[in-house]
Amino acid sequence: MNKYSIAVDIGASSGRLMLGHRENGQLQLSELYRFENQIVQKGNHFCWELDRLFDEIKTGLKKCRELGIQPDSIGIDTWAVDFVLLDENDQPLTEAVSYRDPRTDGMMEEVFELISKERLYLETGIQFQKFNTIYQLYSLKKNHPDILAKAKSFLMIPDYLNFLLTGKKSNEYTNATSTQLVNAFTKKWDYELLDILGINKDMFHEIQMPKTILGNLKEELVTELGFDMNVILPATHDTGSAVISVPEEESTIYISSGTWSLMGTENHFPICVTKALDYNFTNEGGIDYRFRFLKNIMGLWMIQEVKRNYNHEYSFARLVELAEEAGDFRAIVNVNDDRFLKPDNMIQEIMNYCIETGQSVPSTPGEVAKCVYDSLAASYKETIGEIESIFEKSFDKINVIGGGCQNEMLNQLVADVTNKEVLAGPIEATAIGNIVAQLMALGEITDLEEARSVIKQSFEVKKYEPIKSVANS
Ligand SMILES: Nc1ncnc2c1ncn2[C@@H]1O[C@H](COP(=O)(O)OP(=O)(O)O)[C@@H](O)[C@H]1O
Ligand SMILES: C[C@H](O)[C@H](O)[C@@H](O)C(=O)COP(=O)(O)O
Ligand SMILES: [Mg+2]
Repeated sequence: MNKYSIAVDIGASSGRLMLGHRENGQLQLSELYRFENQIVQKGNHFCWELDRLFDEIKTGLKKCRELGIQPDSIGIDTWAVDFVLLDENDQPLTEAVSYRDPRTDGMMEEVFELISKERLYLETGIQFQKFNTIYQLYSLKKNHPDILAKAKSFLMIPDYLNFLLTGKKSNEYTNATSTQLVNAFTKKWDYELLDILGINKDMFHEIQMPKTILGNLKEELVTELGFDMNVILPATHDTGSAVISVPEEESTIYISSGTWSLMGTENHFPICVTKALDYNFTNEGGIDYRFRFLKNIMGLWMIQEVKRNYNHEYSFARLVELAEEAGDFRAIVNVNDDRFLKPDNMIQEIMNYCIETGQSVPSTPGEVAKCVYDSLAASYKETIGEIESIFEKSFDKINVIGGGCQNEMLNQLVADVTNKEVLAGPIEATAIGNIVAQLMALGEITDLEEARSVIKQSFEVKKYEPIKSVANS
């Protein structure tokens, strides 16, 4: 009897429940439910709507009953770094503040006064993003010590949603590594680092690996939904699940293309060399203790904000068409400049950058979109050069996965500017990686090698060969 697993994949812009099972050697995937995700202002902070997101998960699960499906398991993955602190009564002490909130401004530099950047990187192998959990917690310690003093449990976003499902508290490994508080070599919480920061180490839970069966649904949920099922830990960091869907090949690089563009390779060991530090690459934990050696690139967040600035008058597909029609307009911004992390108006910020750098200034939706896509492609090209310099080898393929792989113009642009073959797909790589981790836990798939083989046989991947040389971007 086939086992049916549900992946809950919640990225920064959208969430979806995907139903998957293995049949005739292939992975059959269907969408149960899709919903929007967004950051909202709550008081003085940018926050996530966790109560609404949990309600959306339950709405999606109720579709199973309508379809007469009895799923065997569920696994939740979301964006990284963000968390909830529970008090002694297991109640959240604050809203779930988003990594785009300015509360961490300046915190990284203050932490460096307690522990050097070099030592932090050597011990954790994690990139320096000002929104990392370590800086969020340090901001709380500095500005709201009373809140931190009451914290009895630290749960990252998927951990918290699992807690709402099962009543069990745990910290899953791949997402825990994104905190910059896990030692890359012991793969445990770095208690020495927590002591240096003066952060209560007792609130952290034992780190658990993907494929762990956490438990079953709480009784009240079984009553509400009409069924029970296993709650399994996939790689709960969405990018960790996405990378599972990429065939591990020595000569391939991936771009997990969604709100962020996460670009890198898969390794069996952390790479914490000076060049990796200088280029700000990270060694996030992967399934089976592998490592995701990657860099955060601002990603399609920029076009999401452009779309919002135009009051959603243009679809993503239409913005691509308008970019293609923008002809020879060309201006390149440094997409990784902090100014683009959460500007009041992305279009204005892009225009200001172009004015300040003496470039043509985009004025139409097509020119703005083309500037974003050309700039992302330029950043991808720069990043590949950095990776090849660190590995001292050439990579000949780029796997673009996630929602962004639907952007055929960008896929071709990346092939042209990098002069490498681009393989686009699967779109729902994150959900697929989530599901195969569950099927491995349930014994339906033996190991990661078999999982990747099944994925390769199940989903279309579109090829883009370099066609034209693009002006040096
Ligand atoms: N039809 C499309 N054409 C071009 N780009 C698209 C299309 N549909 C989605 N996208 C791109 O995919 C992105 C969302 O990718 P997704 O992986 O769902 O994001 P996340 O997981 O971060 O919420 C959008 O920001 C958009 O740029
Ligand atoms: C803030 C983190 O870097 C971010 O969550 C990133 O790791 C990630 O996973 C983004 O996933 P999206 O699906 O939101 O692009
Ligand atoms: Mg995503």
